[in-house]
Amino acid sequence: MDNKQKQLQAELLPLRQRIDEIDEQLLALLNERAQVAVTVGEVKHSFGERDTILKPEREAQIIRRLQALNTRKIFPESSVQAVWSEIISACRGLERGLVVAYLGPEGSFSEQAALSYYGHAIQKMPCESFDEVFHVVETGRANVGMVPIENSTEGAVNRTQDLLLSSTVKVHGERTLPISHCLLHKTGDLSQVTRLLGHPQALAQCHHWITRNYPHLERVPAASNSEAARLASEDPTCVAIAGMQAAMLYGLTVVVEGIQDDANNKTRFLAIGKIDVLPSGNDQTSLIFAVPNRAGAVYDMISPFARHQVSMRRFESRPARTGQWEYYFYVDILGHYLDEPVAKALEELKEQSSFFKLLGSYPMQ
Ligand SMILES: O=C(O)C(=O)C[C@]1(C(=O)O)C=C[C@@H](O)C=C1
Repeated sequence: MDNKQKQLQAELLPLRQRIDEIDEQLLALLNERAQVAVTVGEVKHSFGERDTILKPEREAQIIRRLQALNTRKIFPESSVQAVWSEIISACRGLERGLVVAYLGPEGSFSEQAALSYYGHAIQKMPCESFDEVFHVVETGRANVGMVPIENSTEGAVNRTQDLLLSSTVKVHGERTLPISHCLLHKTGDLSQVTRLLGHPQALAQCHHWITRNYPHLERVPAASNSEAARLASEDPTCVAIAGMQAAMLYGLTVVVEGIQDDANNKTRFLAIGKIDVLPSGNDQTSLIFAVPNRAGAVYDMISPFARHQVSMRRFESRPARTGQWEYYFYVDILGHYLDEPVAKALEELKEQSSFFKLLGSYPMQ
């Protein structure tokens, strides 16, 4: 070690000792917190609340309160969310393990969304389709699930919308993830490649890039991006579109990074389950309704929102498949269904609609 190195080490030593002391205090406090969480679980259990360990409203309130308290902001606001999500996840896991279903295999964007929302102290249940995710949540094999609902480039995820309509599950949260796609190959030598694998959503999100750069490759839809990556790891005649996570997991070479047509490509995911969420103070409500087939019906339907000053965040339609040009409308509004203006607007809308389904109220991300 030269002199400069020795000086550096001498200056770092007390700072590192201080970090060690702080970490010890943090660890002791985390253990204390975990102990309290175990007691919370026992109290819930004694009240017969065994299946309702997850309280999204309480988790949102904890994180928002800490973000507001963090006025010094030396520790970044986004890290407060990331760190406390994991702390809460670990404590929740001590109360009761949470089985989380999502479209797999491992390495999918849905898995990333699930880990970001529920934290890492979960039991993962990767599924082969969105239908399976809904099915395992409905039948109780999984406690909760995470499904994509809309993408900033491609719009609504139709299958998820249809399943929300037909299933009994409710929505208890949301998570938006930036989606960056990569072109992946087993070795990086593309001389034998003839096919490009990807989930239809990913193929669509990268459509122009593929047309510009690899117009001759056959585009083959895969069940998921991570499944495309898995297949490409076994077949050098294929390239796959998937995320960096899948590339690492399946040992693939990243040929090009960030090939999505929109640099700000994002996907919004919904957390689904059987949980009723209480108001957290900053919530939104998702619902589906249909209107009778007559002039002005849609206008009449949404006028209660204007009357009660309820803001609409999202409005999508989906054919009702009656052959009559009828539609289901998927709407997100600000507020909780127990908030008075929202409750009144929903009551009026319900009276006039030919179909009405409340998917749930849940904290805004
Ligand atoms: O407050 C509760 O109900 C808890 O179970 C504790 C706790 C936490 O660790 O803070 C854990 C899980 C819940 O989703 C919310 C909060």
